[in-house]
Amino acid sequence: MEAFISRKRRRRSSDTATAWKEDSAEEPESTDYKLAILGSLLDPGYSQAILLDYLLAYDGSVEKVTEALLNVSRADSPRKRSAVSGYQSSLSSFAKQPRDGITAQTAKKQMTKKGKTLHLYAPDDVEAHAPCSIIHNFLPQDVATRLLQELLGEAPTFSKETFQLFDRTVESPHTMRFYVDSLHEAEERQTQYVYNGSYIADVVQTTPEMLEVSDIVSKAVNEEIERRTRDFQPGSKKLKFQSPDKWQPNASFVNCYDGGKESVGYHSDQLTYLGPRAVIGSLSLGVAREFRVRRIIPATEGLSAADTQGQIAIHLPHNSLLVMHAEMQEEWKHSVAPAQTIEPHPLAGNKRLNVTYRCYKDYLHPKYTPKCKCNVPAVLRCVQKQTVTRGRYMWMCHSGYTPGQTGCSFFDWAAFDEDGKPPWADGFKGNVNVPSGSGTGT
Ligand SMILES: O=C(O)CCC(=O)C(=O)O
Ligand SMILES: [Fe+2]
Repeated sequence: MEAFISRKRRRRSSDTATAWKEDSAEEPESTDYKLAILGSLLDPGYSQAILLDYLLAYDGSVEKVTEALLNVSRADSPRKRSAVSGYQSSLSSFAKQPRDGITAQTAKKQMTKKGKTLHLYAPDDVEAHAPCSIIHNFLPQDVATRLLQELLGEAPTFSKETFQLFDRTVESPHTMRFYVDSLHEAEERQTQYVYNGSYIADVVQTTPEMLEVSDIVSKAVNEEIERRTRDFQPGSKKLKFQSPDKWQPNASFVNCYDGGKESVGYHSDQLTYLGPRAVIGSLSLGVAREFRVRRIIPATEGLSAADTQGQIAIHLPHNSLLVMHAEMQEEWKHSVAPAQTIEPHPLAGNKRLNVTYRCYKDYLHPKYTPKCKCNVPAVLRCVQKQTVTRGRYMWMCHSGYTPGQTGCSFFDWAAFDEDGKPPWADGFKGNVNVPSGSGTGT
């Protein structure tokens, strides 16, 4: 998990105001105060970490968190629903063939409803409702078992990530570790790459089984990208800013969820090193859990996503590969929800291990990217909510993610060409990260 959104108040210059509005919900009360209110309103079984996750997902609104969690309790009561054994929603019978200009996904958008969770199991349903593909029984059984055993051996070395939420420093309620394929990279990453505002001291080399599986994942992800583009993109064209190059993983975050309470809140992954329109190959092993996704709705529509649409829960069984396609990080948020009950896995017990294979771009090495006034490489973000600037990329001070740091107000619109390359990359074709309707420019 790379990026949690910090809601710190920052001073803005007029140039930055429009872009910043996506994070500008007023927060007059402290997080402690909100947690205290939630604690008094809700079932005492919800831990602080879970309540914080929900606050993050619902833009700090106590009212919406209360509503969401009361809905969860109602849905789970009196029969507690298992995260893995919910009803089967096979929606294939509703599937429409893509028509000109209308993708299969937009044709079926109305299937998600306000305040509801749509549970999806079948690959056809998943790809029709979200920018994701899922492949079940992905690896040969013996390979999956070897990788799971190797990762179970690694898991005790994982740690919880610390991040900033409003004025509080919190830990993500699961453990993780960052792996890179080359030893040289591992060394560089500890001193040069910033994640959530800090240099990661604990970067290690990809393990042998992970490396073997990386080739299998790479082949499958490239096939899925091709299929997604052909069958779901208008005119079968890749997205603006999406790289046309072969997807070649060279790093991964490995996550461990030990028991149903461990989770990760709604977030988008940080684009700083992945670049625009990133694709991620996410392999699940061990206990089956729910991966939840929801579309980001522009703020100017006056309603949060939770008001206008429901969320989608994708069932992730052992040995499944989920491909998060290029629409995902800019336009959707994802999470792994806490589960009331889980079905132990014969090898992993209560643990779910997840490898998110990623393709870090050479040309986004921090030696090339802009530095903020704190003299630290800036983070790359995309405007997700503000309608006028939605979809534009910007470089910003990293410090919103750093516990204890208030940071500078550094902001600069990023320049990227249609393939997501910055000006310093070979073959740069000209900046197209400009307001919609204008030609090439700034
Ligand atoms: O555990 C998962 O399936 C997702 C993890 C995740 O979102 C991340 O590593 O960024
Ligand atoms: Fe993520």
